[in-house]
Amino acid sequence: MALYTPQLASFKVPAVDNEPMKGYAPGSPERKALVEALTQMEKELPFEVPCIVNGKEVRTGKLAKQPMPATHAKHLCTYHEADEATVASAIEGALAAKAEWEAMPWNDRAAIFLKAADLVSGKYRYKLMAATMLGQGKNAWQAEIDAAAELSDFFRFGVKYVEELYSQQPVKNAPGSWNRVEYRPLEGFVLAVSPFNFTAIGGNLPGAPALVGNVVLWKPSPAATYSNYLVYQILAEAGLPAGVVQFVPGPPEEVVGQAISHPEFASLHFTGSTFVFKKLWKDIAANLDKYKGYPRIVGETGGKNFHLIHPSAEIKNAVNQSVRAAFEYQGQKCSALSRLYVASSVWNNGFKEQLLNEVAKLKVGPPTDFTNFVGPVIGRPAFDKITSYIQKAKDAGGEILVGGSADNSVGYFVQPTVILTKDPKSVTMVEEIFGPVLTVYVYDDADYDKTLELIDTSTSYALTGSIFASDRKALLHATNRLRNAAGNVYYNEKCTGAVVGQQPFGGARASGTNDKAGSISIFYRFVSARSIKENFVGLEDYLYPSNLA
Ligand SMILES: NC(=O)c1ccc[n+]([C@@H]2O[C@H](COP(=O)([O-])OP(=O)(O)OC[C@H]3O[C@@H](n4cnc5c(N)ncnc54)[C@H](O)[C@@H]3O)[C@@H](O)[C@H]2O)c1
Ligand SMILES: N[C@@H](CCC=O)C(=O)O
Repeated sequence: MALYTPQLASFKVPAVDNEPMKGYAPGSPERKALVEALTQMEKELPFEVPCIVNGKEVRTGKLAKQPMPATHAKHLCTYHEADEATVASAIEGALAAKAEWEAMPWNDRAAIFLKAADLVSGKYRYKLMAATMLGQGKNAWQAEIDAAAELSDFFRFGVKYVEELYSQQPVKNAPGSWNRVEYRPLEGFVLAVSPFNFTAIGGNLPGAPALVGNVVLWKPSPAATYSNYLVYQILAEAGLPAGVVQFVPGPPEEVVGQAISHPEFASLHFTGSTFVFKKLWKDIAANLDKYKGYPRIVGETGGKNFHLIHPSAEIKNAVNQSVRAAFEYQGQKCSALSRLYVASSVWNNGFKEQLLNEVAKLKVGPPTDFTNFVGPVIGRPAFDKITSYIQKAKDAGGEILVGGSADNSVGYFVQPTVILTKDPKSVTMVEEIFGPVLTVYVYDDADYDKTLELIDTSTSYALTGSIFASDRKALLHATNRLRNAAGNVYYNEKCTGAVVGQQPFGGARASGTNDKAGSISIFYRFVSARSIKENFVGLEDYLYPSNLA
């Protein structure tokens, strides 16, 4: 018989805080360290990335490349794509690792993730950032907020939230009894399918379910393979047992299709486009009879995020926030601003001029030149898609106020573009572009209510939005009218940049299941609670008083 694990104290996890962000100003030690990491990585690339199954490297020989979006001349890594046999053994290995992982005391699971957070923000900070800059095209600041800060925040706050979750216990006990709830991991395995645009999301999609005791098959995005591989290595160095997370890059449809056809498939943890998520949901539904239970489907998807500028808005702030929201990371954040509704009095009294001046000044180029604000878009399909949307906007009568050009001779660069439209339902006001393209619709000051209606009903998405107003009544009115138009709403602040522990993140409608990454809510999706009632006093008689004569 197995020994019990001694539980000799009720431990408290250390207090957590957001990772302080470094500035990377010229001459700063962090800039020096990051430049060194970039130089080293550029010297050593291309890397070879295997699949990792049961803690062991698997080289299938089926090779694919992760390009570098700023330069066609090089690629960051060559990776081994998981084939059918590799995926099958990854699932089998994960299921074999499950019993021991779920039996590991919570404090030890927590310690692994706290250590991983420290490795991310310490020992591997600059390496992870360099991989994110070279592979995903982020500039230093964008890499800092993603690969250093958000990823370590996900791990640290995750531990705090799971401690809180586990402490949620029934509030009543009848005399002579004790009620408890235990938060079991799901039966089977979780499939994590992550996007290219955040290294942190890559880490959080397998990390969150694993923290509550699940085993996970992780299929990273082909365009983020190397940074995600480093995240896997960090988790392993922190002590994550072999098999708990299986790293299986590979052809998306095959790897994912095989995983969701498996009878032990228990959950999909997805972040990516709405189109792919809907397809996977339908595929899972079609497989329903194969599964042991009802799979938990968690997906955060696309957005068509808005800024609403009321006549009472403070112009300089609204312009600067809009520039950051639309063009940081080339507009490749699910939360990026892409439709801007401006009151005509504001537009004509300085907003237009300031916006166009600022956008025209944005410096575009490779992230290794720290003075560039805007870098490359992720790859050829993105480049083609974004430029085709600019063309569609022109064809529909949109006026290009600034930008509009693109150059893919060296890397995939699209100039920050502002389009003015007279049609609030034109294609670039409605569909997700995922690039540095902002469409502006100028409304009559008197049409504030009509504009709220437009914002709410023009698109199928509901991820983020911001209201700029100093008139409190206008702010409140918009908040109420737009209650379902965004899962994250901001006042006088840009619609991007949600921080773990501060703004739980996610949207509804076509933007996802709104399970709020970076909050306690997400962890409920990966546990299946069991209620336990223990009786301390015996029953003397089975009859109830009402049965007595
Ligand atoms: N709401 C959020 O929190 C959030 C965060 C980040 C990104 N996003 C969204 O993600 C999208 C950008 O990321 P992306 O380009 O990596 O998204 P994507 O949908 O192309 O890919 C996401 C993941 O799905 C996989 N995939 C693609 N096609 C597949 C298929 N047919 N079958 C199975 N798997 C498949 C990809 O390989 C990748 O791992 C945007 O729509 C953006 O809004 C949303
Ligand atoms: N945390 C990010 C969202 C990630 C989406 O790509 C933000 O709010 O900017």
